Amino acid sequence: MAATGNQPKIGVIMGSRSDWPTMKRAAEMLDQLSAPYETMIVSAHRTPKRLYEYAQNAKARGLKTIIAGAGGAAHLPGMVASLTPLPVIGVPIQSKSLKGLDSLLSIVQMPAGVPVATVAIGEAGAANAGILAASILATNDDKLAKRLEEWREKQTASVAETVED
Ligand SMILES: Nc1c(C(=O)O)ncn1[C@@H]1O[C@H](COP(=O)(O)O)[C@@H](O)[C@H]1O
Repeated sequence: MAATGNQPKIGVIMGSRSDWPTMKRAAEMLDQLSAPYETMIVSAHRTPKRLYEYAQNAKARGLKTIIAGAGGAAHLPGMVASLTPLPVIGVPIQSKSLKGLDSLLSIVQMPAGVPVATVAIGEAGAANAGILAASILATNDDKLAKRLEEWREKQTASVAETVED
């Protein structure tokens, strides 16, 4: 498990190490916003005991939200959501055979009562998951809210520059 300096408030988990090139976009966003997070490989299929332990202890360990990325038969985000009261953001990893449509549908089509906030397939989705998790934390953290606001202003300015070129 990797963690930033402060007590982690966001869990960034994924079904396999092979998901990291996508999930690192979420981590990079959290780094930019100085939002404390941890990362871990957890799989509903391959490490079910670790999944139960992680999801059931997440709130007591001080996490406030969980970003879960998985590809193919992507059961991880939904299973985590079933085991914790924390908000869960699901990131569909782009799979080789079905380009991530399988991941998207298996994450987004949750039954009523067990929500997973699902973002877009792949790296853009992972980046947005980072921003979304930071926004959730920022509802209770004015300094983070300020950093988010500044980040948005910078993004707007850089887009405006591109248009003027
Ligand atoms: N969808 C899941 C789960 C799960 O949902 O528990 N565990 C692993 N996986 C996914 O399997 C894909 C292939 O994994 P490998 O590259 O390790 O074979 C990954 O995208 C992973 O998220």
